[in-house]
Amino acid sequence: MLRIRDASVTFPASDGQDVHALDHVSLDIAPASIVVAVGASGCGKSTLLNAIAGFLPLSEGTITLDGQEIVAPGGDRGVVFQKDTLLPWANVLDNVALGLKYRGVSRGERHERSRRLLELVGLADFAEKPPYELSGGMRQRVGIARALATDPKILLMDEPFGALDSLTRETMQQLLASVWAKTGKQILFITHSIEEALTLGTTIVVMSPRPGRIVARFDADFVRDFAESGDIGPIQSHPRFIELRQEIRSLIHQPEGARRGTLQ
Ligand SMILES: Nc1ncnc2c1ncn2[C@@H]1O[C@H](COP(=O)(O)OP(=O)(O)OP(=O)(O)O)[C@@H](O)[C@H]1O
Repeated sequence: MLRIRDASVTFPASDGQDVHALDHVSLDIAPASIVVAVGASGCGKSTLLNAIAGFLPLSEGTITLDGQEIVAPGGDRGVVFQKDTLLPWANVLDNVALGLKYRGVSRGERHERSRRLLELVGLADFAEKPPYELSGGMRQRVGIARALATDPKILLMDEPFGALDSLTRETMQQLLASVWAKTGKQILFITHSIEEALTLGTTIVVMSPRPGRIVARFDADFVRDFAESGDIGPIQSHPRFIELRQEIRSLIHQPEGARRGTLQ
């Protein structure tokens, strides 16, 4: 279980007006859940993810993973960013195996594990290819396999499909739903897209900026059907999906004053 308690992050600004990127955020991410944070630009989504990853210290509050306080990056958290961070000179297999190499896992074992993960993300035939021969969607698949290689407790995904065209994005959403169903990983997923949030989240948290806060939470279950059927059409036309989409949209577009006190 990942527990975030009263987490605040303040960045000092050159004009003396500190930026409250996160303001007393509390959130639990339970095993096998997908928590999706959605909100307008600047509401602190990446700050939250970076703090969980251990890239950024909190100004106040705590984050613990299975009782251990997070103070630095670690192999118990796998991270995927919008822009892939693959090494151009290493082939796909070695890119996936990178984290295992740093942890001293033998060559034979890291290659075996990495091949299994490439199979999971549908890239078994591309193990020996250099990254520049892959499409954007394929590169993100490699990124997901790499993030899973150390068998992390939680996967942290910062707009991983944000730069992909809409068809590839849908395929990647399908892939993630099926990886989640097969591995049962807990996932924190960040997006600007309300549709993506509802399609993938078991919990959706809506964030607002200045200061960065969670203003509403919703439980959803569409991802289970999606993982099973792979068909996004019936899910996105479900009356409950449409209703929640409208509710979240109006929360995100509400003026700041009117938003106060909407937490559910
Ligand atoms: N290193 C930093 N120094 C100063 N201010 C920062 C820093 N990082 C983020 N901020 C500010 O903190 C606020 C939250 O930023 P953050 O990147 O977490 O938002 P976000 O919701 O992820 O935005 P986006 O959706 O555009 O990626 C913004 O006002 C941003 O300008």
